[in-house]
Amino acid sequence: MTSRQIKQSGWGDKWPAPAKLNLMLRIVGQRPDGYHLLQTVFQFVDLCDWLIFHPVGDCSISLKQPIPGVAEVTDLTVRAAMLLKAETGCAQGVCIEVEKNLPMGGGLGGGSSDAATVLVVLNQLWGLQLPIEKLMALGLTLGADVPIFVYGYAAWAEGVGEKLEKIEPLEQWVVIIKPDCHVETREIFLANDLTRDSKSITIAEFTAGQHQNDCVDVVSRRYQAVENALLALSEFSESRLTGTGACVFAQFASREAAVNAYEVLKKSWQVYLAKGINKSPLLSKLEIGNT
Ligand SMILES: C[C@@](CO)(OP(=O)(O)O)[C@H](O)COP(=O)(O)OP(=O)(O)OC[C@H]1O[C@@H](n2ccc(N)nc2=O)[C@H](O)[C@@H]1O
Ligand SMILES: Nc1ncnc2c1ncn2[C@@H]1O[C@H](COP(=O)(O)OP(=O)(O)O)[C@@H](O)[C@H]1O
Repeated sequence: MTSRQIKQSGWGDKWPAPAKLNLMLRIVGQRPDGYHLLQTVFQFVDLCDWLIFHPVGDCSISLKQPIPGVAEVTDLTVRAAMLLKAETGCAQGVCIEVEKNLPMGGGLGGGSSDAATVLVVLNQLWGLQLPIEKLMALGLTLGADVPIFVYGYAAWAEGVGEKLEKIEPLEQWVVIIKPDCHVETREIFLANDLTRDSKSITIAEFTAGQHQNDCVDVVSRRYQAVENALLALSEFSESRLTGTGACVFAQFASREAAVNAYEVLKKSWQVYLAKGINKSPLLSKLEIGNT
């Protein structure tokens, strides 16, 4: 696979950083360093943060406006840009503007997606020509969810989420509830009552309807709002947790059914109506190389 080419220069453009859902998530083991071995299915949804890259006259990396509650040096977009510089010795700089739409700590992967968009777009704007595999490996050092957003296709994932196999789940309508709580991924993976020895399944078993998320019981026990949201959504369709939460979602075969659920639920919940997509909108804005 070669690096992907951008149609125009891309400076000043709005670049999408889409959300993802985990359509199922099984914990099948644990590495010696404590990280958990997963089987999961990633699919994107058409809800996005948007990033704009502004040229600067020096080698500085900055944010146009830091996200409230996230220090600039720890922001995943800044860390991604710094990582690219450290890896390549690039002497260019950038000012990154983030239009933040995705809820943080929601299991929608917003921070990871922002970081991936920085890696993919700056790789081109700075003329670095790193291959996608290298960008995915760099992304993995920022977070287990970053590689899927660099990869850009819905995938069956194993390892800690970095071994990816492209698959094509149905692109259904989705209703997502963001319960009024913030779930730290780390807290859930440290829980004593977390199932860590699920049996591995096949893609065919997932396709046949095996949608279990091994984190759901641990998260619901600790966060009443998540349990309530799962219950509220289950009135309309099978309700599931994405990642380690806090967001829960349900898929619908028709837009009408999804809108019906959305209209009812929005009276009591922070709720999103979205569409599942198997190709990241970030990729759709790029010309594809030899993929
Ligand atoms: C489990 C998933 C499924 O998508 O949960 P969500 O974050 O999306 O809810 C992700 O892979 C999460 O990825 P990400 O949010 O990038 O996690 P990281 O920053 O790499 O890790 C946060 C913490 O969670 C733990 N962790 C994370 C991933 C993993 N496979 N095993 C772990 O034990 C580690 O303790 C780590 O310190
Ligand atoms: N650009 C960013 N956007 C969102 N979160 C960020 C960003 N940079 C750092 N973070 C930190 O990463 C944490 C996880 O964010 P996020 O990826 O949105 O959640 P999740 O992994 O649950 O989907 C946030 O709580 C925040 O502290």
